[in-house]
Amino acid sequence: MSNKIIRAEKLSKSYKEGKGRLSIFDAVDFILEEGESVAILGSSGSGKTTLLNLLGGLDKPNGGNVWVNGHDVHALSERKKGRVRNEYLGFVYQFHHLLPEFSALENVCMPLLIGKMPKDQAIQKATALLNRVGLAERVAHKPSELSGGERQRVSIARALVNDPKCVLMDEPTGNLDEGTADKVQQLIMELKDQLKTSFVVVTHDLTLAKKMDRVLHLEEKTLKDITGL
Ligand SMILES: Nc1ncnc2c1ncn2[C@@H]1O[C@H](COP(=O)(O)OP(=O)(O)OP(=O)(O)O)[C@@H](O)[C@H]1O
Repeated sequence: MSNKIIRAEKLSKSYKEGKGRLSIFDAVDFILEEGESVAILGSSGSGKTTLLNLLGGLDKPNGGNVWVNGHDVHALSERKKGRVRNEYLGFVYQFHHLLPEFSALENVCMPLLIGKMPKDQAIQKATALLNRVGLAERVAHKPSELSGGERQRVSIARALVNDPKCVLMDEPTGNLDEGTADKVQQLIMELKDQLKTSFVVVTHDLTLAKKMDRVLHLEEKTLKDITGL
């Protein structure tokens, strides 16, 4: 039987604008199966980041529901929602969001320590993952001592360290030069092929999008499947 990692039904989101409301999207449905990868494309301002934040439980919809591995996330208390996020999801952002005062290793260890893993085990696991993303020589570097591509590799390692069911990526290559973006893209594809993790990738990068199992386009307030176009 198929296992739906994320299921969203009739999602709508609007923001207050003057006396009225600005509707971003309306009645959006979305399903992500275990192991599946999906790209979300759309013009600037179409609502891609907003949608990703709703799917990841980081922002609340005005209508509709999101289930993450069967948990109705927006019905949960903030504490339980945090637990569901930490257990099932990993996040990668355009601007890495690494903690500046901590080393690469400490940044990757953080989700494990929050999940109460003993420190020596956390270090072992985070080190193995940093090796896997090609950063064995950089574990002690702080984010400011890493290149843009290296910082994004650390973010990817941090997102994967809890063995999430799904990684949500918002423009993972958006802030990188072409050559570095290609290398990070290659890493994402390797991980996609090797792991059972699902991926949702918001991107403007058509090459990256086309490598995903499905390509969705956010337009006119709805999601259209444009896989293969
Ligand atoms: N907190 C907010 N309050 C009001 N409007 C907002 C807020 N956050 C986003 N918006 C508006 O919602 C729309 C969608 O924003 P969003 O960041 O989701 O777009 P996007 O498709 O990810 O854009 P880009 O590709 O440029 O990153 C934009 O018009 C934006 O101005």
